[in-house]
Amino acid sequence: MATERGAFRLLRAAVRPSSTTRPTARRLAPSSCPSLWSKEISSSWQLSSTRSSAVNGTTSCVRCFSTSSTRREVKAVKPKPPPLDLSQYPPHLIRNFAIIAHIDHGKSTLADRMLEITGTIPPSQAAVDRMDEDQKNEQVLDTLKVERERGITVRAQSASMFYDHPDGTKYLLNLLDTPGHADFSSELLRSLLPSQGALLLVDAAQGIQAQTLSVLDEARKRNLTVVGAVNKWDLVKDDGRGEAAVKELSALLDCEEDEILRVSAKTGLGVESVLEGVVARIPPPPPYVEAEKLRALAFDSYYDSFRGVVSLVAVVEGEIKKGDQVTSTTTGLSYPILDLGILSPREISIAENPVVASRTLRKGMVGWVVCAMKDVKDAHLGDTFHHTHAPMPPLESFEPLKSMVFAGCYPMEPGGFPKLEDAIKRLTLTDRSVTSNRESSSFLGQGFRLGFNGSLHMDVFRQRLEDEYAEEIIVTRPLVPVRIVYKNGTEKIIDNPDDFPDPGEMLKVAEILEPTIRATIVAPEEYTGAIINLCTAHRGVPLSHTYLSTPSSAHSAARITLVYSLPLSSIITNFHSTLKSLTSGFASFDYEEGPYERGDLCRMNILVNSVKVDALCSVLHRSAVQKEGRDWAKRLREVVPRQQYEVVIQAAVGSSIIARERVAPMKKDVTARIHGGGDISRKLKLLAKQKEGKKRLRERSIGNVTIPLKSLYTVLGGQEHKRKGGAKDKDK
Ligand SMILES: Nc1nc2c(ncn2[C@@H]2O[C@H](COP(=O)(O)OP(=O)(O)OP(=O)(O)O)[C@@H](O)[C@H]2O)c(=O)[nH]1
Repeated sequence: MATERGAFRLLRAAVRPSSTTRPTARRLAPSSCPSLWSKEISSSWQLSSTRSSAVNGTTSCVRCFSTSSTRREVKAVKPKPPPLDLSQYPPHLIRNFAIIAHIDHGKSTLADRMLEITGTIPPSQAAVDRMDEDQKNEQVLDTLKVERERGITVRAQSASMFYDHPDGTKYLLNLLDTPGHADFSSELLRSLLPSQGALLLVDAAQGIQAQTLSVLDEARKRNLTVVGAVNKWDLVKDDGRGEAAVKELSALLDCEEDEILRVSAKTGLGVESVLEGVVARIPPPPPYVEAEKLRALAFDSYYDSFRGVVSLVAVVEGEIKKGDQVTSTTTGLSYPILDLGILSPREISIAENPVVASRTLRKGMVGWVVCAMKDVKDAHLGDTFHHTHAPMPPLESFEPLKSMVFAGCYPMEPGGFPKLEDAIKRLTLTDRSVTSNRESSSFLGQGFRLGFNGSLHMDVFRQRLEDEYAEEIIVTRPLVPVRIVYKNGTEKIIDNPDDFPDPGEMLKVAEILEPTIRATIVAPEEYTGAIINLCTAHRGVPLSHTYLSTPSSAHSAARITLVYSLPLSSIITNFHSTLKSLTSGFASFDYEEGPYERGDLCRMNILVNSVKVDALCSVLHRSAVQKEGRDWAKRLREVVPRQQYEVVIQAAVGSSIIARERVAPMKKDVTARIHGGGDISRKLKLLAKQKEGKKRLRERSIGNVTIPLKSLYTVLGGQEHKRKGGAKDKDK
């Protein structure tokens, strides 16, 4: 690659116009194209000299957008306008595929490169000048503020692109970029619905990680064809780690090493071969059948204040056009299609667009429809639409994941509830995996109890909510759903610590069950001991211990896969960050839902001057109560302002106090008025009077301690969350 870079620099110098002569169009020799690291690109090399010379006399390669010109000149090269005659694309010329991988293995970056190479989006500066290592990628499909700030994909996004294969055939590729984190796996599941295949990426430097295994598992469950690719090839160069990753991945996919693609999404190396691989190896949707009845699968939706609900659909059978009357199989409601089109990656309407030759979305295509659906509650993920006059059974869908982490959400500002309610309604539309129910707290007033798929999901939603709501919000301590089985056979699921049975009611309880997870940890072998200790400390039960790989070169260590059963409640706070720090960041962690297991749980109350602060109560395992109690009492003492009277903070389980902290009262020097040689009995009298006054004050203050909401916000991690918001969220 070093020689190629050198060649590129020489090339740039050779074609750079002199200051005295006017630049002229110049053909680059194929071997000069900087992206010729892959043979595939070399064979399909072509120049847009006519187009570029018309602009400013420079040359550029239409496939990789590398150029001999300066940055300013190249910006003027326009992307190809997408050909919008959709009738050219029967199912055999369509490929629907998802990009799946462990977090941060480069899915969004690869999606960017594919969109650039196919001319769907203009080249980003990084693509124009691939030699600039520090150029930032655009992450075009990561559109949310929170995604850009944290550098993670939160929402799956789709984009259609038109690909000119080197053999001259044009293909319509529908790409779905998925999130890597387990907390957003419902996004992954819905992205797999319209796909016939998946591109599985693995970071060349890291190899297979825990989520590589789990996303592959999901793809296999849906019988998708999986194409393996090792990304970030530029990072490994010739040090053997890349080939080790190829070996691992080929063993995992049970294929030849030659079938694994070598890619660098950052530099563009091998991206053309990925497009060719997708076309060659991922099967097309089933062929078109004459007079087939419509079945369209809704796999996503968002709300537009003018048009109502916009649904993303995969046309599985038949075709759909403007004016059609369709019926939802879930609600039975019928709607006229008002507008429809494709996402490329922005909406392009095909209903009335003069540059569009065909007006229908046909079998195998993925696009959006607006169908006069005004109520967001009617938009269901996995819904099937059929023509109202031709009823059809629903298509196979997916089970949405259950909420596993619950927390209360309250406005900081008094009277902020209606605004918060509105913001939650709007956000839950784009994130269907969040559940919300009204609740009220004696301390915080009216609010909501929200359910999430995990703690990162909760953190991300909180940040999106604060952006949307434009105010700070208080989010209470997370709780996993606890199942209470009573002696009379009845059961109750508890998602609020306040509903946990009191000691009196406990006599009627037969058992308390808590959710567990099946955690998979992948790490270099040397960290095995540390990981086992960590899991044991979190009440883990080992399930399996296998070798993922043996060392294949001086640069790759043997790696192990540990599978543990862990109580969900023990991993929602700091398990992942501790795992990362114990293993110097080398371990990766993923989990799936496990069964409910018996747990010795109890409710810990936090009392301030004997009054329960419901926002701080939690349900914990009895072994963790002492430590947690002391911790929370201390944290609260730091933020409760000193008052005229003493404030006592206690952590209690039932009637037993497990931790106590005290905030000393403010002390006024009442003897100050008495000068140096004053009478001692007068001083004592004043002090006794002050003591009496404070006693009365304290008696009055019971149940009336003022804890500013800002202090609660801090103690519940609000500031921490703000600080974390700016950083990349790899550690979650
Ligand atoms: N050196 C190098 N860095 C890359 C490459 N591909 C991606 N990256 C970097 O890796 C980081 C993560 O890339 P993303 O594309 O956000 O990864 P992702 O898989 O979409 O991440 P999630 O969606 O959060 O799971 C970014 O900083 C990218 O710039 C590559 O080929 N080479």
